[in-house]
Amino acid sequence: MGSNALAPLPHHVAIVMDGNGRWAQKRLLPRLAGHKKGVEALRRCVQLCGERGVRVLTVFAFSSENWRRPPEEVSGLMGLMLSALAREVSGLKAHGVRLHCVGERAPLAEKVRQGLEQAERETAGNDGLILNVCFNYGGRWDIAQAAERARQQSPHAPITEQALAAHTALAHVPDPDLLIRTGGERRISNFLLWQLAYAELYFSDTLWPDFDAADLDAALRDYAQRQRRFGKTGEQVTGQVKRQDQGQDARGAEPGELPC
Ligand SMILES: CC(C)=CCC/C(C)=C/CC/C(C)=C/COP(=O)(O)OP(=O)(O)O
Ligand SMILES: C=C(C)CCOP(=O)(O)OP(=O)(O)O
Ligand SMILES: [Mg+2]
Repeated sequence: MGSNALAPLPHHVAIVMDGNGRWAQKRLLPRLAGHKKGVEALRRCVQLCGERGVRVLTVFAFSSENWRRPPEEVSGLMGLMLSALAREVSGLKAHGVRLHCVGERAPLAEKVRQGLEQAERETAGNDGLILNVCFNYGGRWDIAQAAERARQQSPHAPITEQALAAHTALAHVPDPDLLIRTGGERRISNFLLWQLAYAELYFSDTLWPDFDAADLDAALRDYAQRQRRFGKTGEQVTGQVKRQDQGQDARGAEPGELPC
């Protein structure tokens, strides 16, 4: 297999869609114009991931900290979420995409909550790509709410890694294999703190509205070259790869699971 190969593919790709504001500012446009272009880039990326064979795509659309932005940008993003859901849901249905909105819902306006719930209901029967849109999401919120739910479910049981993981907001999917952040910054910004424990990290200087097939494929190619060791030695992993020739999984685990 040559160095251009996209295999092995990540089962689950997570993306911090950063750079919308700078994309707009470079064109002397309001920041919201960048977010609108960002919706188009997201539509393109969903389609590309489906075509490439990625099974789960998780995107960061609004962080717990983004409330600190100017009120007009916050309300613009809320309105954009609502209009994007209404406009995109038929396309998602047509492509078999199942949408999950992930994050703290209580602080959202009632109409936004209803929009999220309706889009989830309408795509619930789909069995293609799983699209998790993290909206009013923070990794610290996720860990805290998971611990609280674990405690409520079993007040006297210890909070183990397994018990906590079962209550995190992405418990319905394996952990991300690949995290892409666009826009040039090299940080996590409170995204998926629990779930990224063993993700491969990929940083792209492309601003999110410009993120296209070539950028995605570059990330997938880069991922395909990584050696994932999950704490083992390189020799152990290479040994497992040899056994794969005899029909076994290279890591001895499902994507996103720690091979214990
Ligand atoms: C709500 C919705 C439908 C989501 C899809 C559109 C989308 C891509 C939203 C991401 C919003 C966001 C805060 C991006 C970060 O770029 P930034 O504003 O931080 O850009 P900058 O770093 O260049 O300022
Ligand atoms: C992409 C989203 C939704 C949040 C992270 O980007 P930010 O632009 O908010 O991150 P920081 O620069 O503040 O770390
Ligand atoms: Mg930013």
